Amino acid sequence: MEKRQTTLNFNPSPAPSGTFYKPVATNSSGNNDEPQVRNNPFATNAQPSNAYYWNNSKWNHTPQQPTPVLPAPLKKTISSQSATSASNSTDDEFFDDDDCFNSSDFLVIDNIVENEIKKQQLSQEHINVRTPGGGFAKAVAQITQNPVIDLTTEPTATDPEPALKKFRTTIDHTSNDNPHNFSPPAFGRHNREPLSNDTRLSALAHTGEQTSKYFRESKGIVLSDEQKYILKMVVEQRQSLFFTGSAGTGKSVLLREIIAQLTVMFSSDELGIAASTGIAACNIGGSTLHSFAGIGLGTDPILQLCNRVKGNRKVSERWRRVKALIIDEISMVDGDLFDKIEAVAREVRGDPQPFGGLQVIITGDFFQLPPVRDRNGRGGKFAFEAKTWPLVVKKTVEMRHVFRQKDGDFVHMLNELRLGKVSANTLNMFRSLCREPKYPDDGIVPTYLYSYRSDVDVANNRQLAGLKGDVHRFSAQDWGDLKKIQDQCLAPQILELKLSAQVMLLKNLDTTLVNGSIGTVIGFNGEGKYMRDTTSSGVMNEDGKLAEGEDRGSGSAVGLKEPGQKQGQGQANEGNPNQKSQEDATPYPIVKFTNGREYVCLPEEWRIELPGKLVVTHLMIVRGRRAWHTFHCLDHISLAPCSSIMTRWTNGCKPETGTIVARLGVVYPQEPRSDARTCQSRPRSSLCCPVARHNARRPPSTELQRTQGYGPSEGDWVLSAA
Ligand SMILES: Nc1ncnc2c1ncn2[C@@H]1O[C@H](COP(=O)(O)OP(=O)(O)OP(=O)(O)O)[C@@H](O)[C@H]1O
Repeated sequence: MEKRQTTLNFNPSPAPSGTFYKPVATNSSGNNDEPQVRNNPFATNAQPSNAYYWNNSKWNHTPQQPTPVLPAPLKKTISSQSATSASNSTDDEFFDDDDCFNSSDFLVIDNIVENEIKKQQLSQEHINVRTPGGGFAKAVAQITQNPVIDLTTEPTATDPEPALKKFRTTIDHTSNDNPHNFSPPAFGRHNREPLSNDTRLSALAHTGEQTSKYFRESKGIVLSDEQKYILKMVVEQRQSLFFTGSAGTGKSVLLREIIAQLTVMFSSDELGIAASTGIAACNIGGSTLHSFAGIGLGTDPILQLCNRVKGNRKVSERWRRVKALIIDEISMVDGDLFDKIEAVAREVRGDPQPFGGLQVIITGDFFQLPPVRDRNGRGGKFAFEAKTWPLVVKKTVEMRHVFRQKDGDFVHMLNELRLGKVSANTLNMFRSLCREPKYPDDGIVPTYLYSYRSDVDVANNRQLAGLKGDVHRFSAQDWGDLKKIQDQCLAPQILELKLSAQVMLLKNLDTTLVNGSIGTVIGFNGEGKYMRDTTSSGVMNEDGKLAEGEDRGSGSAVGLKEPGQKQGQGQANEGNPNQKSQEDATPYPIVKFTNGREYVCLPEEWRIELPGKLVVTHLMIVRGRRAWHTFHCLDHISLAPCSSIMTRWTNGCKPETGTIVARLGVVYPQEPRSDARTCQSRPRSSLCCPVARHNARRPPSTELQRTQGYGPSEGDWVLSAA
């Protein structure tokens, strides 16, 4: 049941003209009372008969706006405080002046048409977001033709009106809203409501254990005004928008509330939840954008991708049914991919509107991880550089209140780092904080970060050579295009381990052993420890007793000594005919993880999907990596355990994000399947789809991971910008 707010009486999506869209006449309903978006750059074929704009503190009505033919000049409307300074500057000067953007006043940019955007993209004069300090806000504001809405302005107790006007000016100016019906949010931090129990419950129903856990943890959190305001735009007004903000501004909290509330409105197949990476997707109970879109790697041309999706009944049905699509961690979504997915949506849904008429809710922070480039340095275009971004994203909202840090000075320092403009004061302050790091006594050596896998390998080999004891060698069994598998699989083809080697998991196994969990090899089964009880499928301790908490019925072979933990969690070996003999013959590593769990790492499977329709099954015996030194994507929760960060980010060289190599992967051996389609068509719960099982056992939320020692704890320093 779609609930478009009935009071909004506007043409929902004036269709743009040009390469992507057929011209569609706006206001075809003949209702002359409908307000149109003034100077909508994509309505160039339309003749808006009515338009409203904000001028002289009131709404003005302009009948028969002429259709813009040439790119209109940039025109900026800024709030009263900064109007004077802006009025004296040219457009370029204005954009060069960072202070204009850093002020708490919001900025409205008007009349940016597509050609102007392209021109600026080409000149790159003002759009330089790849280097810190380049001005993300500038880029977004310019590229999206929408204002970056700053919601931090609060009214004085005596006169709330100016702030309300600012909101109206900002919002109505660019949106399709009927200005007369727009009701701005209530101001004041005191004016908060707790998250409703109903929404928590619905979130639980929709996204399962993961989200419900999150909401349990989130008890007591009340949405701020800016969060409520965005929530309203999404849920009540059903707007397509992009909300962003620096680390800790509550994007995730808001996103989960949005999911919870949209879940009430939509059935599960009407709400698409996706993120750029698997871990981000897990955190919100969704799937990767690639997987949601059904486009494989998405490297094929658009036409092929459309055919591919249309040829897949399940995926095309999904596209047709979905009414709202959430995309998290947008900073890692490639711009070209964004265009392709948008085109697929339009084609499969048979609707010429952007994203086939879907409501698209996008969030992320472009200052965080960028899109991945391929080996040749191709790709890596930001999503906001996508041609269709301005068509899809009708509003950009920036959240500025940082919740994560209470100390205002510290927030200021972090913001300077984020922008790459560190003042002498901030530098001195950081220097004064230098101290010898203290680490928990868990036997884990802090991880060093390198940009290149080869450096990681050298460092890891050096560490391994320094350990005493025999080397245990684990080789993967691969089928299919071996070279491509080698290129794409995170786990190495050959893994060498010794006692005391430090390792990192490469897969989510259950709620407490997740992709990224670090541990130490404390033994190898078959060497007197954790002998396999072949009669009961359980795991025995040294003394021959079955480990506490074992569940004999699962058929798994895992040393799970933690009381209360169920045997078989995270295992992928049920029903594997070859498993038993392999397990009996191979001494698999027993890893003690930082959360105290001891785990026999059995073989695990990876499937690598290659371009085109080919799906190669990638099967390995224990595959993994050692983890003293890791090439690590600089994710915002992952740095605290590191004593030093040895970065070699060279100019123009982006880290290959997603390539987290220093992890232990576990695989199980299995006969190769010659027919990839067989694999695809098997039920999701079957052997060949470990991903499905992982989805069923969602990993803990970031918050939970933090509390359980996976990430930084309260008071730790957290860096958020790569
Ligand atoms: N309205 C709120 N009231 C109190 N605390 C909040 C609120 N919103 C978020 N928080 C807290 O602020 C912290 C950061 O929130 P959140 O993780 O949602 O930020 P984020 O913008 O997603 O950060 P990042 O970009 O690093 O992922 C969390 O501890 C969260 O519980």
